[in-house]
Amino acid sequence: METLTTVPSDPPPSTEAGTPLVMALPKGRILAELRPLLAHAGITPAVDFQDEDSRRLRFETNHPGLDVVRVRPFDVATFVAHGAAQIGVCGADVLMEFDYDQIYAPLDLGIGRCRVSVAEPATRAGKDEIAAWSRVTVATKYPAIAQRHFAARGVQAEIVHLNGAMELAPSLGLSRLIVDLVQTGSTLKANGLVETDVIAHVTSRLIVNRTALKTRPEAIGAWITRFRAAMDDLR
Ligand SMILES: Nc1ncnc2c1ncn2[C@@H]1O[C@H](COP(=O)(O)OP(=O)(O)OP(=O)(O)O)[C@@H](O)[C@H]1O
Ligand SMILES: O=P(O)(O)OC[C@H]1O[C@H](OP(=O)(O)OP(=O)(O)O)[C@H](O)[C@@H]1O
Repeated sequence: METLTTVPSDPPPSTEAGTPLVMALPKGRILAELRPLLAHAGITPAVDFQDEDSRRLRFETNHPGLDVVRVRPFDVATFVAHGAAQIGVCGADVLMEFDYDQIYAPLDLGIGRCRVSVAEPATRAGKDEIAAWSRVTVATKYPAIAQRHFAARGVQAEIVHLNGAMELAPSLGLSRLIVDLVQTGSTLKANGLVETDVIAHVTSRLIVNRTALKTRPEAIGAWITRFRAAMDDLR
């Protein structure tokens, strides 16, 4: 299966003036942290947006020119890169993984703070010099980030692609290492792993589609300004 990271240049109809802008927001933990920012930016989505059990995915807001859609965190970048949504909020981890050339990330929102790290079983930590190996198995949901990280050290990463519970992989013989998000470190600790290398520090970003920014600069620019002001308000 081919994954498009260079997206077609034709703007979809939703980037044309006159239709509401669509803002893609991630379900889950970022959305919880984002709520005060949305409120300070003056965005009030329809009532059932707050209900994560609601089966609706697209919601009107108090602004006739803005709708919000609630999608999986990894999919926010894909919706925005393809112009299906013109604005979004997304972790830098996801942006690094996909490296979409159609996404511009003008604002660091300072939420969703964590890091992408390499970890290994505490019992084996410090015993081997990974840079001396030619290949290593790595369980992760970030195959591109992991591959780039190890390739830069001359090591070929053989990726075991998981969508969660990476921490189980070393003890069950699925991989030697994992690459995953770490915040407090408690998940690693609870699973007998230690962080050995920080690949990148992560926060969430306001992202926009580059073509939409060219075709609707006032509307999108106004939302960037509002989010910046909302961050200043909350400081
Ligand atoms: N422990 C954490 N602390 C802070 N931020 C985190 C943490 N884990 C993830 N994040 C940030 O939140 C984003 C979404 O993570 P979350 O765990 O809510 O989604 P997910 O498990 O990838 O979603 P799903 O599998 O349901 O699609 C990540 O891309 C990252 O930027
Ligand atoms: O360092 P910590 O504070 O323990 O946080 C790290 C954990 O948070 C994320 O998982 P999440 O809780 O989102 O669950 P998931 O595996 O379903 O994505 C991440 O994948 C780690 O497992």
